[in-house]
Amino acid sequence: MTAKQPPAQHFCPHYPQPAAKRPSLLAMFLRKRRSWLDSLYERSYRMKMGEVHLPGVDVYMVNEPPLVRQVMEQADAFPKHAMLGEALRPLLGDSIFTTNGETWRRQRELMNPSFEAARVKLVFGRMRDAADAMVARLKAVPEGGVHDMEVEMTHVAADIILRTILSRPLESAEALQVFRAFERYQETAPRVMMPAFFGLRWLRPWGQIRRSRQAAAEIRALIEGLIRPRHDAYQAALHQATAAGTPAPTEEGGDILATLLMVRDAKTGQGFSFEELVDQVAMLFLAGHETSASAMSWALHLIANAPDVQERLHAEAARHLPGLGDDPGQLKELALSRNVFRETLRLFPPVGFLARESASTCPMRDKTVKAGASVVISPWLIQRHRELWARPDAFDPDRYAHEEDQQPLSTKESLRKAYLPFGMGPRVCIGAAFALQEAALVLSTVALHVRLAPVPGHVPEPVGRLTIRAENGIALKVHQRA
Ligand code: HEM
Repeated sequence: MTAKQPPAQHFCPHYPQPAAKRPSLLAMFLRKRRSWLDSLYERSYRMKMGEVHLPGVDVYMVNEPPLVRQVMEQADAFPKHAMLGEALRPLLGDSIFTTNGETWRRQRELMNPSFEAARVKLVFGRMRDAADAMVARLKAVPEGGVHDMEVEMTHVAADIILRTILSRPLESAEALQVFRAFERYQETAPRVMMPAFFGLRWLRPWGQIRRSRQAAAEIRALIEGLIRPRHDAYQAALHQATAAGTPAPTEEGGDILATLLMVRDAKTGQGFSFEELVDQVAMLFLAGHETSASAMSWALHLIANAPDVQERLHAEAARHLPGLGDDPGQLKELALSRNVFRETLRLFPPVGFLARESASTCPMRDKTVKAGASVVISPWLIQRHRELWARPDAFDPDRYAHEEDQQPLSTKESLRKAYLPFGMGPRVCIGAAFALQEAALVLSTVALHVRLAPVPGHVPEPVGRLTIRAENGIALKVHQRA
């Protein structure tokens, strides 16, 4: 008989310790202004549903799996919250991320072809170019030097999104300008959203709103400049083809913009207008790089603190990455890398809460949720819920390899009921396949070339802003591998 193995010790990353008791409304509001993670308390991680009644609005936090599904599946009954549109409209116009109803349905149909599996595979070569550029930057770090990997991951994610949408590397002058203006925008956007969410419109931070609008206008002008020549050239070619009775021409860019330029509504035959294209490209840049950058940064923090996982990741990358051509098919061999990313998205879901409004009065558990109430679904809380996950705060990528033997639920059950880093239902993330392909490539590439180690005394502090980021960055020591 073999001796019983002691339970493996897993790294538990730091996060704001929840208060023992629910804070007062004022304390909650003030803490939320810094980071909504600070306003959580012990019971938030155990309850099925919570409520806060503010002078301007009722807020319900929904954690119970069947209710979560109900809210997420019924996009018309629980549309996206108005505060999202309010804060993001100056930048994203009426893009797919914030619209509701028929407008959203039409946009989703027109966007879907750009993110079909085959299309995502086609842009793999561009992702690899960005990953190669990242390796060159990492190789330039002196042996054992400290490098902010959050900055590095933001750089590579922005580079990937610009190369795949617009065929521009981040180093090009216009792309760099877009990136810098986005940085300024991101600082202000959460502060603009919060008073609207709490129904406290009189508390609007006008200075921040002005700065946010200035940055948004600058980004849109830059994006317009990048899109205009290709849009006009394609429209002219289309016009000629229509006059000659020949099929619609192919836009040769080979990027996501090319698909967005060519796509037509099956019913009306209309494509995106120029204004709509600018909205969608601005949105894709924001939704597509900020989220991936957040998740890949946390993944590196986690593996740096779990050296055994990091070594196995290196071995896996050494086996499968060299010789990877333009076909991402081989990425399916990277099982550990996939599980590391899955576990990172559980512990640090970039979109930590999803805000909806109730379109009509409806019952939920023993409560009556009135029309106009805010309904919040938090992947952060649900994926660390004490009754839905075994060892909820531990980093254990291997839990997905033995899915059955966990308590209180098997991992399979937890995944089915309580895992939604990409959302759920009709508004599920359109870029999930893109993000998974990108993360497998980037994380394995990092693990192949360097070994990361924590910097003594530096503990990244998670803060909930547009995504979940580290307030003090993710500084890690970089050791070159031969
Ligand atoms: C790890 C990376 C990512 C995560 C965790 C993530 C997460 C999410 C989540 C949670 C939603 C749903 C929001 C809601 O229901 O309120 C969403 C929607 C969306 N995401 Fe992502 N995302 C990621 C990467 C991407 C990428 C790479 C793109 C595009 C290139 C993208 C484009 C979008 C779009 C367009 C929507 C709106 C879909 C709709 O409303 O129909 N995302 N994402």
